[in-house]
Amino acid sequence: MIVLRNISKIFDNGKVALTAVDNVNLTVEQGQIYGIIGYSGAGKSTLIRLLNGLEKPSTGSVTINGQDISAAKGEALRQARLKISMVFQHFNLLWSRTVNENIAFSMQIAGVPKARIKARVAELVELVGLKGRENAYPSQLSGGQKQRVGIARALANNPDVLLCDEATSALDPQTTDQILDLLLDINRRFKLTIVLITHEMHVVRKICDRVAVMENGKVVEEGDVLSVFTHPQQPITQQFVRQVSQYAEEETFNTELASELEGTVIRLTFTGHSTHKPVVGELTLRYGLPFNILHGKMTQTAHGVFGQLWVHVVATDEQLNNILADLKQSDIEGEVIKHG
Ligand SMILES: Nc1ncnc2c1ncn2[C@@H]1O[C@H](COP(=O)(O)OP(=O)(O)OP(=O)(O)O)[C@@H](O)[C@H]1O
Repeated sequence: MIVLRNISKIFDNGKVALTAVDNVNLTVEQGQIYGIIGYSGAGKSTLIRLLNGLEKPSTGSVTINGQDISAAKGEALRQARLKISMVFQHFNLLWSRTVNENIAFSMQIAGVPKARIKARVAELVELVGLKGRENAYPSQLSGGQKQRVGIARALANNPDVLLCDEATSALDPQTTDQILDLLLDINRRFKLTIVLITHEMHVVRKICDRVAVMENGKVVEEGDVLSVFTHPQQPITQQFVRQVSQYAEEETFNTELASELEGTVIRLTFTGHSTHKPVVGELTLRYGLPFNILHGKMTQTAHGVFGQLWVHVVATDEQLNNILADLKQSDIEGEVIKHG
């Protein structure tokens, strides 16, 4: 478990003091994939450097599995940092070393015996899908393959925490998805805690369990991914949610069309298990009313689907109240957009 308590980082060059991280409190549970999203300058890189002990906080503490990283020094800090690995946006590979040698490097530094290194490298090459490319140099690899080496190298010393600093930002969309699938697979298989920083909501949607939104050094919103996607509170979070194209279609729903229709327009919001229910069919059967689907969209996350449907129905007030009560009972939010 990672606990950040009242963490601030102020860079002070004697003339100007800049608060890069401003009183952040976060808890990342063991085995979670935790996303930190924000635009450039929000303080994400500084926060991740505080997590791996590269920066000391101006105030507050960072505790990883009970150890206070922010207070650790010397050998204790070095040992703690062996258990916190990092994957970088630009891979940071050694260009004069092969795939195998890059993966072996951190184990050599840690003093792991040669035979153990050989076996572990072979295991990691297999895990990240680089079999057959063991003797290639980074310049002979695609971006996705380079990041696979970066991930294998980061896993070499069996870390407790994997930090990903914009790990997919230099990759095309298809390769991004493959690398995200690999990270999700590693997380699920080894229950490895992953903290990733990104400016792309697609990354959060695809693999994260929880997300924190950063703006001007502060965490302005935090929660599980499904709730943040379905009920983004802050304008910046709403902007990020709109980045994910399927969900952005909300704006294409023609509200004028709704005002021209007689009757009621209801927006249904589904999350997780409620998306599997044949709710419109059930309501049609129960009330004998034809429900007309006006618009709909579904988005997949690591925790299932969430989505919204706009339906039109001509119903009495009493029927409408009953319909809304039925929806609530099925864990579906029903919001009346227009009535009468
Ligand atoms: N070593 C430093 N000295 C002074 N200011 C710094 C230092 N590191 C970061 N900053 C400042 O802190 C603020 C947050 O920067 P940070 O790099 O953490 O943001 P970010 O969200 O990671 O953005 P980016 O994705 O562009 O790196 C910025 O205003 C930056 O200029």
